[in-house]
Amino acid sequence: MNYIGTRGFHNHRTFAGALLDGLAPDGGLYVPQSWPSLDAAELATAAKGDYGVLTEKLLTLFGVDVLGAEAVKAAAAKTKAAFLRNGETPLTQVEDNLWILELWHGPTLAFKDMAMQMIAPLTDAALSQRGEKLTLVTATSGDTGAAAVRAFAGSAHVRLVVFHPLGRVSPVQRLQMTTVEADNVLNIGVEGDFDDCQRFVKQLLGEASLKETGLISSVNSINWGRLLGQVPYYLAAAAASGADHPEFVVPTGNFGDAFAGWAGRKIGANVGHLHAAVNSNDALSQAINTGRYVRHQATPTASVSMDVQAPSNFERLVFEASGREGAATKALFDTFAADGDVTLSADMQSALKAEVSASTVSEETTKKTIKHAYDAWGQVICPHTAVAVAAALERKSGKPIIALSTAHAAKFPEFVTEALGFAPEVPEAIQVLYGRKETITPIKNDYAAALAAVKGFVG
Ligand SMILES: N[C@@H](CCOP(=O)(O)O)C(=O)O
Repeated sequence: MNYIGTRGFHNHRTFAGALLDGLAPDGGLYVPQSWPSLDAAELATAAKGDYGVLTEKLLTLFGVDVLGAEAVKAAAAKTKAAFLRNGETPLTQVEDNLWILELWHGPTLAFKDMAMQMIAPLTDAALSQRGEKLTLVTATSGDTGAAAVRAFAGSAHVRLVVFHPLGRVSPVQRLQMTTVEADNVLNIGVEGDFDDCQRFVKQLLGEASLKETGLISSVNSINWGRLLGQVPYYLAAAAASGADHPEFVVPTGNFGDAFAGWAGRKIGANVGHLHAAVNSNDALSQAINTGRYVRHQATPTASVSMDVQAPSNFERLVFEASGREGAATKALFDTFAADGDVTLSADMQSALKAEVSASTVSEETTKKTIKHAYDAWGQVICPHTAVAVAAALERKSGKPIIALSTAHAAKFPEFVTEALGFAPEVPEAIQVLYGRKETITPIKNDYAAALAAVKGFVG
């Protein structure tokens, strides 16, 4: 299994190459050269079994075994530890045909842990094969950065730079990143939004002067390795629900999680329709529903991690919906980068709609849904989860739906308290953060400043 790019890059990379590149050399995103498929019965059996074994099977299917069977096993064990709740698949049925999948039982209490815990040993294995060091540049609207810092702090082979939008992640998310004392981690606060941070990351990955200092990649979901770690839980959850091709409703920011579900469906697993639920930063749902993809500045919301207006993985979906046309995909995203406004062809729009649907959930509905989840089911959910649950309740008409719960409510205590009238219980992993010293390098919203900060760090 090798990888090609969404913008026409066809010099096949192995999984290790794609992992260490982050983005294809022409700025496209890596995708499998062709989608592997497994016998549906075989996939169903694997999905019902041990989560580690399921993950190993999927990683091998996507060519991760190029890093050796031991690395695959170690990575699968890490993701399994972040996934299980009391040793079980963390799926709760709250109503007939409605389940919530809790993906926040890992060390930073968000779904990003599953892939990040997995990608760290894989990165180590890839680097020791090549005997090189790596700089990882990563943008975050809160959860990715926290999970990346946790997974890579202290690594001997990796330097990690995390860009977050200043004042636009939750205080708990910020503390999870900035209180970690590790010489190999640099937290940069940008006077901008997440999309600015992600733009810097993409530009840095192509920066020739930086490549002279060594390998450079990213652990955002633009990196195929990151996204792959999010595929197994779709299969496991569908199997645990007992439903036939359940629909998944995914709270969506950078569209990586939803695309991971799409990938699960593509390989023939028991994964039904994919629905992306977004907050008022709804460029993605507007693109799919109206055919116009327009870049706006992100508006701060309670579901901060989804404050994304240029979702990177939309490019993977467009590539697939176009029939894997690299030139057409490149043209569309070049226009978007230049003008911030693209009108999709009618064919493209209907091809996208055949793959996923999307809807927007307001702040008011998000708050009401947090209250409803507690009153009706005794569930204390975070604002991101509430966006998904609201969309799921809207779509429910007798079909089985699994809504993804992406973070612990205590990462967003203010809004949850406003909604419920009491504060969510604070786990020990959060309590210990208060009072610790924070280190942040603030910069203006300026690429030259971002480059200078990274160069100053990597030397
Ligand atoms: N929601 C994210 C934004 C980055 O997403 P990623 O999946 O591409 O890493 C966050 O919490 O940082």
